[in-house]
Amino acid sequence: MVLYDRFGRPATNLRISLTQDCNFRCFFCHREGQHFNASLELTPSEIERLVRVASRLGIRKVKLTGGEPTVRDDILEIVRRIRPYVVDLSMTTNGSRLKELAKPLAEAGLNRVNVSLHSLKPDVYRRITGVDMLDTVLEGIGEAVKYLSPVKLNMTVMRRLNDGEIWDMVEFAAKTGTILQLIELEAPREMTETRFFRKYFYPLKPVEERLEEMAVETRERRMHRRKKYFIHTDHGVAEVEVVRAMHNTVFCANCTRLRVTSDGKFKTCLLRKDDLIDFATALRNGASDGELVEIFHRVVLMREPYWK
Ligand SMILES: Nc1nc2c(ncn2[C@@H]2O[C@H](COP(=O)(O)OP(=O)(O)OP(=O)(O)O)[C@@H](O)[C@H]2O)c(=O)[nH]1
Ligand SMILES: C[S@@+](CC[C@H](N)C(=O)[O-])C[C@H]1O[C@@H](n2cnc3c(N)ncnc32)[C@H](O)[C@@H]1O
Ligand code: SF4
Ligand code: SF4
Repeated sequence: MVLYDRFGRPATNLRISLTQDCNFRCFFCHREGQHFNASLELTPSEIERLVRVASRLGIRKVKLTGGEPTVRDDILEIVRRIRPYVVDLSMTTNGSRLKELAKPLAEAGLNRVNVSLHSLKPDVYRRITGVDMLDTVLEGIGEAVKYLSPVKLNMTVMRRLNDGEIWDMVEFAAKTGTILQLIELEAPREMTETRFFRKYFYPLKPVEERLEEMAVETRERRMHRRKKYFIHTDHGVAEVEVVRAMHNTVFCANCTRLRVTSDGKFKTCLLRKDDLIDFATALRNGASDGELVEIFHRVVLMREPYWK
C-alpha cells in the first residue's frame, strides 16, 4: 500500500529531523524548514512507533537529519529501533562525529550517509560552517567509506565562497569513492529578494549543462527526477548528482517526501510555513495506530508542489 497526494505523488519517503541542536553554525542553514523553537524532542520509542506505522502506509525510505543528528546521545538506539521497518535508512550529517560513529552506525543498521562538505580549504570551510573542523570531517569521511555505501558529499554551492571549488570536489569524490551532490542554495520565495540570497545564490544550471556535455553516462532518479552524471577524472569516474530545487517545477512534481520535525509534527514541504500537523500530542495521549494512520492520511492530502 502506498498513499498518493492530490497531485498523484506517492509518499514513500520520510525525512525525520531528530533535533534542532547543532555543533556548527552554517550561516545559510535552512534548518529543514523548522524555524521555531521546538519543545520536547521525539524519543527513540516514539520514532520507532512513527516509522512502524508509516511503513504500513508505504514509506520505504527514511532519512535522519536535523540540526545535527549525531549530537543526540541516543542516535544508535534510534537507528537500531527503526532499522527493521525500512528498506533504505540514511542520514545527513555534518560529519563531525563520524570518525567514532561510522562503524557503530553501520552496525546499528544505517545503510548510507550524506556528509556535508562545502569546501576543501580550511579558511573557506570555517567561513561557511563557523567551525574549524575540516580535518575532523575528512577523517570522518575516511571512516564512513569503510562501513557505509554509498557515501555522498553534500556541497552547497555559494557565489564567491566555494563556487570555484566545484571541479576540485569532483576530483575529490572520484579519489575517495564518494558521490558528489552539488546543491543549489535554496530559500522560500519571499526570501529570494533578500540581500543574503542575491549575494550568495549561484545558479547550477550552467554547471549542469557542462556536466551533461562531459558525462560518459547520465542517469535520472525517480525522486525529484534528479540527474546523475558520470564524469571522467584523473582518479577514475566521478558520480555527480545535482540538486536544483529553486523554481524547479519538475523537482516538486516528483517529490515523494514527507517531513517530521524534531518535536513531532508532520511537515509537508521544506519551503512552506503553513503546513505543520502535530502528531506527538496524540502519541503521548495514547492514540491508537488507527488514529495515527488517520493523521498520516490527512497530511498526505495536504501535500502540494511548492513550485508549480
Ligand atoms: N526543496 C527541497 N530541497 C531538497 C529536497 N531534498 C533535498 N533537498 C535539498 O538538498 C539538500 C541535501 O539533501 P540530503 O539531506 O543530502 O538528502 P537527499 O540528497 O535529498 O537524499 P538522498 O539523495 O536520497 O540521500 C537538502 O538539505 C535540501 O537543501 C526536497 O525535497 N525539497
Ligand atoms: C540542514 S542540514 C542537516 C544535516 C546536517 N547538520 C548537515 O549539515 O549535513 C542538511 C543539508 O542541508 C544543506 N542546506 C542547509 N541550508 C541550505 C540552504 N539554504 N540551501 C541549500 N542547502 C542547504 C546542508 O548543507 C546539508 O547538506
Ligand atoms: S551543520 Fe547542518 S544543521 Fe548545522 S548549521 Fe550546518 S547545515 Fe545547519
Ligand atoms: S514540494 Fe518541492 S520544495 Fe517542497 S519539499 Fe517537495 S521538492 Fe521540496
